[in-house]
Amino acid sequence: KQDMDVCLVGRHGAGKTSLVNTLVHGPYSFSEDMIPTVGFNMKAFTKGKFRVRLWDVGGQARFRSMWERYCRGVSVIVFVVDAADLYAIHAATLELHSLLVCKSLQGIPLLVLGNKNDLPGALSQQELTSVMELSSLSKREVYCYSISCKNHSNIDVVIQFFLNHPKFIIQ
Ligand SMILES: Nc1nc2c(ncn2[C@@H]2O[C@H](COP(=O)(O)OP(=O)(O)OP(=O)(O)O)[C@@H](O)[C@H]2O)c(=O)[nH]1
Ligand SMILES: [Mg+2]
Repeated sequence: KQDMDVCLVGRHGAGKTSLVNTLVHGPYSFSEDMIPTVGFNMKAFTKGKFRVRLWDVGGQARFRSMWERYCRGVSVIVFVVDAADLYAIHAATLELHSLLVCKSLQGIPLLVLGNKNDLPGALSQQELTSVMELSSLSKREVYCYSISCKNHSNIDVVIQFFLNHPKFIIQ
């Protein structure tokens, strides 16, 4: 198997661990009752010739300084937001932009996931792209999808994105 590393970051409660559970254990693993991640966890799933290692880093304030370290050298940075929480999206926007100025993360493809699209008022992919000023992030591939771990919506698209970006090669 060919190994690839993906790092999941974003604020607490956005749904990073829920996404990891969905990817690794399938759609029926969703739980409303989640324990916040302390530090980080790693889980992997295999698909075709790939073994995708998912580095799931805690989103509480005290863990955010660790994000950069875990994102270094990965194939894809996944930034998860709760698309129904406008306050959190504004805070996350600042955190995302300040993370990506790190020289060590230059050029690594970014996948922004607006999770919880099952909730009323959740921002669409277009709305998130605009509110989070994703078009201003240059010199890297930037994609944004609207997903739901709860309803298993667009999870297949996320998996396909990973498989299409097996290795980020520094130019
Ligand atoms: N409605 C809805 N709730 C979700 C979805 N995904 C996750 N949640 C809920 O959001 C809450 C937080 O989920 P977690 O996966 O623990 O969030 P996290 O990003 O890992 O949080 P930290 O580990 O603290 O950084 C839990 O109550 C989940 O059930 C979703 O797609 N829809
Ligand atoms: Mg977590």
